[in-house]
Amino acid sequence: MTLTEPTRPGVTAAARLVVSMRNVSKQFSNGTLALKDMSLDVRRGEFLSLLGPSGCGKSTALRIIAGLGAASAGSIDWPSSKINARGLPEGDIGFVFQEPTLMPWQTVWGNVYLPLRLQRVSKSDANGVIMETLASVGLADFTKSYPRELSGGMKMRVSIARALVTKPRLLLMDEPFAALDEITRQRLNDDVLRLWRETGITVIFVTHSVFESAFLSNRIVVMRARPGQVYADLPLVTSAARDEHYRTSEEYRATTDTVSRALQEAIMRGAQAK
Ligand SMILES: Nc1ncnc2c1ncn2[C@@H]1O[C@H](COP(=O)(O)OP(=O)(O)OP(=O)(O)O)[C@@H](O)[C@H]1O
Repeated sequence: MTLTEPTRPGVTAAARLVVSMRNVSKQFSNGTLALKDMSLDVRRGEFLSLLGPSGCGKSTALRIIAGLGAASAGSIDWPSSKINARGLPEGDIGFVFQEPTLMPWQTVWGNVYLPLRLQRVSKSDANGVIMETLASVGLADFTKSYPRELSGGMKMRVSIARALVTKPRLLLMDEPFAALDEITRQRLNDDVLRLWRETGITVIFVTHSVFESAFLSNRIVVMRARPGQVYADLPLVTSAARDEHYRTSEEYRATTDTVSRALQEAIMRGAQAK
């Protein structure tokens, strides 16, 4: 592993900016300064992990990018998207939360239909893309099931399908697999990587896990706390396909060592600032 430049073909420093955070700060009404002067440029096709200690502001940053919370200062720009009245690229963002947040009274099909229903797409017009998206996450045979009939991993697949059904250009994922067992988590990691490769989507993935971020990403942004800021920006290059062999390779071990060191430094900086 070399820490030089992003790997995926077409992702270069010159690739088009998807979203640009400039000097974003966030102070909550109780006085907590969650982010201070955070700047981050995300380029088309990146798989970027936001990694950092608990409370460093990862979710806050992701929610501000998604328009689910307002910044107290600074700006979010979408240089290559058409912007709606709320300052967001309508239909261009998919969001996956830590909890699958499915509607229990709706089937798998009905849950994935929701974003299209909100766009006033009829059921018959929506059916093709819903079935295609469910097949892409391995749920083609579960369209009529209800959430209570699904495992935790399957519920998360529904949540991912719901985020992808509008074919967004940017997928935001907030610790989506943190509550799952290790084997399910690895399977979903494999699936997300495959979807990323197949669709060319840009991903921002929030995680606590050095191992998960090192497996998935071609760029890891390590955050520090108090205040939440970018501490290190690590572009990853790997010569190997990210598969079962990679998980046990020397290259992966070396990457996780490097990322762990950066995370430890970020944690120490946060502690010194207490
Ligand atoms: N709605 C809120 N009101 C007040 N403080 C908040 C609110 N949401 C988050 N915070 C605080 O802002 C800081 C950053 O929180 P955030 O959830 O963004 O961190 P995080 O890095 O995602 O943490 P974790 O990894 O534990 O989910 C924390 O100190 C948190 O307590």
